[in-house]
Amino acid sequence: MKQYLDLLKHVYENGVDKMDRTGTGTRSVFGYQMRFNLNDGFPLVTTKKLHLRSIIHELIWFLQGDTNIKYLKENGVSIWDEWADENGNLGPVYGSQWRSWPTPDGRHIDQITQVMEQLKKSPDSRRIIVSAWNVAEIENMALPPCHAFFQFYVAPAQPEKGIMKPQLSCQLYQRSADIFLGVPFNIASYALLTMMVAQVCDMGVGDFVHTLGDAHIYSNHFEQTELQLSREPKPLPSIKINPDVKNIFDFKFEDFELENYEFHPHIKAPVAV
Ligand SMILES: Nc1nc(=O)c2c([nH]1)NC[C@@H]1CN(c3ccc(C(=O)N[C@@H](CCC(=O)O)C(=O)O)cc3)CN21
Ligand SMILES: O=c1ccn([C@H]2C[C@H](O)[C@@H](COP(=O)(O)O)O2)c(=O)[nH]1
Repeated sequence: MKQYLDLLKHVYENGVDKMDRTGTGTRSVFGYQMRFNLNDGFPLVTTKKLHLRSIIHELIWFLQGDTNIKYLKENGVSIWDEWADENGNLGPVYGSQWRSWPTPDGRHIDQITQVMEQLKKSPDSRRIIVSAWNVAEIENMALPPCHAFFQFYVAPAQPEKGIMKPQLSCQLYQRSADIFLGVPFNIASYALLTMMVAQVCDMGVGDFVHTLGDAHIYSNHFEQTELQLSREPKPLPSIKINPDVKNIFDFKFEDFELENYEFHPHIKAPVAV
């Protein structure tokens, strides 16, 4: 995960110190891009142990259109606890916008279903997009979306080069990026989503391109950052996905198996609320 360590080092060494909404203080840069070829292995940070469990459950939860933390709690995932109300609700966050974006005339648009249809019927389209940034509903969300907008791209098969299937790439625009805690989750989550969509569309995978707006390290993550930068990255793991799943909404936790994950010990860090 050289790309991630380069980002961490770049912001730590060149970022500007700035106050933020949570009152913690950050060091940040504006505008940064990483690229992960998903054929090189699964981009899971190795310089600290990451809980892929939480990441998989969160992604399944988004895809079900769920915005209440009950499912996450039942599966031992606590990453959204701080933002939920007394009933576990987060307002119309990711799941709601992905699966049921409300239109002015009272309908609801399932952006994920539309994207799956576009990929099958018009893979050359330049409009294969999901947006969570619903301006009219932001005030009702517990937190405005950070991973706000993503687009898919299909490169045709190139049999002469031994590439027998079209290759699916995905680019995400993330407006605000907590580099130490959130970004390793976001990379793994979108890499996995790209692999799942590719499987269902009978495609191979290309790149996950991760574009960041305000890319910051919280000031109470500086010590953890130094520790992480002192560690040597290990080879990337891989993920086996149950090949029988042919519908993007049918994936279950048990359909994923992480293989050959070598990692350094976990590094604890407080989350800024
Ligand atoms: N400040 C901040 N950073 C974030 O990354 C973030 C938010 N807020 N708010 C909404 C979601 C929640 N996310 C989170 C929240 C907590 C962890 C976290 O504490 N991670 C720990 C352990 C996670 C676990 O239990 O699996 C870690 O070491 O990665 C990660 C992502 C990502 N988002
Ligand atoms: O998936 C996520 C969700 C959230 N974050 C981080 C980025 C910021 O540190 C906070 C959100 O605060 P804002 O003031 O709304 O920007 O959460 C993330 O990195 N990844």
